[in-house]
Formats: sequence, C-alpha cells, structure tokens
Amino acid sequence: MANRVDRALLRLLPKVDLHVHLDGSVRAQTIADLAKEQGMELPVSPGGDLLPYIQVNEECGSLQEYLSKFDFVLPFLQSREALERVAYEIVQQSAEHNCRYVEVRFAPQLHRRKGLTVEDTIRSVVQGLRRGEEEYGVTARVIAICMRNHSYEDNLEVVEAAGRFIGKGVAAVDLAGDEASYPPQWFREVFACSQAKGIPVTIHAGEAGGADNVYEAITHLGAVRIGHGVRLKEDRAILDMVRERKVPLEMCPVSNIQTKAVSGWDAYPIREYFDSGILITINTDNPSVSGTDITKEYEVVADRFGFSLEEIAQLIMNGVEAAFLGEEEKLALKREFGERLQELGIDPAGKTP
Ligand SMILES: O=c1[nH]cnc2c1ncn2[C@H]1C[C@H](O)[C@@H](CO)O1
Ligand SMILES: [Zn+2]
Repeated sequence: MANRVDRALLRLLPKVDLHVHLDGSVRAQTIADLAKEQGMELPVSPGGDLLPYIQVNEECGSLQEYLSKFDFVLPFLQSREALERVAYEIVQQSAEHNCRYVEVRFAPQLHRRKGLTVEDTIRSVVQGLRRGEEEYGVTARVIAICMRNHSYEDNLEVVEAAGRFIGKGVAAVDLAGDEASYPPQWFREVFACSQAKGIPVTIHAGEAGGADNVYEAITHLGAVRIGHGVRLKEDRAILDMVRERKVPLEMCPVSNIQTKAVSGWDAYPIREYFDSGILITINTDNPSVSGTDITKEYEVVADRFGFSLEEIAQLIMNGVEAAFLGEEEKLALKREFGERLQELGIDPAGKTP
C-alpha cells in the first residue's frame, strides 16, 4: 500500500502499550548480565549472540512454538532484583518510543522457582515500574496473568494477590498460554473470583482459538478487553457483539503473524475491524521474542494497510480510551495526547464507534 508514514514521526507520536509481557521483553544484554550476576550458564560464550535463543524466526508455525521461546528466558527471572530490573527496563524502552502509558503483564507463578511468593513477584515488578515512572515520567501498571496450563489453585492465588494490589500498581488480571489446548470454559471459577472482587479482566482469546473463545471470555469470564481477537472475523454475530459492546481488542500485529493467528498479512483483519467501528488498539505483545517495538507496530499497520496519520492517531486514542486507568487519570492522558497531536498537526480521524 503506497502510504509510507515516516518512522521518525511515528516514534515521536505519544503512544500507549496495553499488551506487553514482562518475560517477552528482556534484552539479550540484560540476559547476559543476569546470567553473570546469578552465576548461571549461557549457551554461548561471553559476547556471543543470544538472539536465536530469545527471538522467533520466520519458520515459527504456531502459538505453541512461539511460547517455547519463554523456556529460555524464565530461569533468569527468578529473583526480586531480576524482576525489578526487567520491569524498569520496559519503562525505559517505552520512553524511548514516546510510549507514555504502559500496562506490563506477567504471570507471578512462573517466577517462583527459587522460592519467591506470588506477592514477592508482584511487589518487585511494581517497584521496577515505579522506578521507571519516576525516571521517565511514563505511567506504568501491572496486569497479573493466570496461565492456562496452571492449576485452579495456582491461578486463584494470582487473582487473590492481584486483588490486594489493586490501586497499588496492579490494574487487572489476564489469562494467557496455550489457547488451542485449554478452552476458556475451564477457567470460569477462577474469573468468577476476579469478577466478585471487581478486578478488571482481559483475556487472550481468538488468537490460537476461534471466535467462540472471545464470546466465552466476554460473557462468562467477564472480559472487558480481549487480547488479540484476530479470529473474531470467523463469526459475524460475535464480531457484531464486540462492536456493539465496545470491547477493545489488544491487537499485536507482528506477533499475530508469527503465531499464525492468521495465515499471513493478506488475511490480517485489522483494516476491516477498524472500518467497521471496532475499538482496535495496537500493542507489542513481546518485543524481544517478536523482534518488535511499538513504533514498528504502527509502521507495519501504516505500510501494509494504508492507515493515514489521522487514523493512526485514532488508534492511539483508542488505546487511551481502553486503558485500565481511573477516569481522572484517563482524562489527563487524553488531554496530554490531544495537545501533543495538535502540536504535531494531527487530528484523530474521529472514527470513535
Ligand atoms: O501471545 C501470547 N498468547 C498467549 N500466551 C502468551 C503470549 N505471549 C506470551 N504468552 C505467555 C508466555 C509467557 O511466559 C506468559 C507470561 O507472560 O504469557
Ligand atoms: Zn500476549
């Protein structure tokens, strides 16, 4: 599509990232440092290239294959210091791309191999984000993830701990992992608990499973946002429901192609979703696993689907609207973004559904 929007300008735009995994955002240099500090072995000699261990390549054939990359990084993220550092660095990386608000998600139960409690892990990540907030003026929140392959008890523990941190750094809970093998129906009891506690819910759905998983996530798990939702297009009625209820989709274009949520860019439905009035947001998912950043995500969308600068501004404002922030904080962010976009001479396309 002949609609080149300049990368430098895209980088300058104020942005948000509502869907970024902590363990999918660890730079190679950070892993090398953590390995050294913790006396852990690396598969390459000092200074060697860790990228093939961290990042997927073009042959990635499924979400399951994509998820196998996390086996490499998780052993390095088992201490308070490591979690604090990686959380801080995500804010730093966000600031580099003028990302002014970021919701960092992670699964506390994956960081307990060396004795940390669920609360320890959350406290450490919140601390790292706070340090980043202070240094870079970015606002950052945590989303605590329940994993599809974890037990009811383990997931319930995450929801309960998240409840204790609501308003103290945690904004919501999520369900992630292998969607093809674990349907959302199995998690009704876990999310009944988050609903009872009034914790906002977002669910990975319609990525490696069909549109009915999106329906289940909204109607039974209480999801007020959907992670990905790429396969919504397979069911017209569910697509209409998402639009009518204004449920934002956290789309992650580069990741969605790598996990084969759709066969390729030709089948990626972002343009039809946007034009039909669905609240689309653009996010990174896993910068280090996917080899992406938030600027690149917008660049891909502009280049491949002909989004104009005004439409990109609308996507950005959709992200602000969908943020798990209180009304006042959201209003302040909207004002800030509105002013900055105006300074840059850009008017959102006004396609608010
Ligand atoms: O795109 C994804 N879909 C489902 N699960 C995911 C995705 N990206 C990361 N995860 C998993 C792997 C991580 O270890 C976990 C917690 O961040 O969440
Ligand atoms: Zn994700």
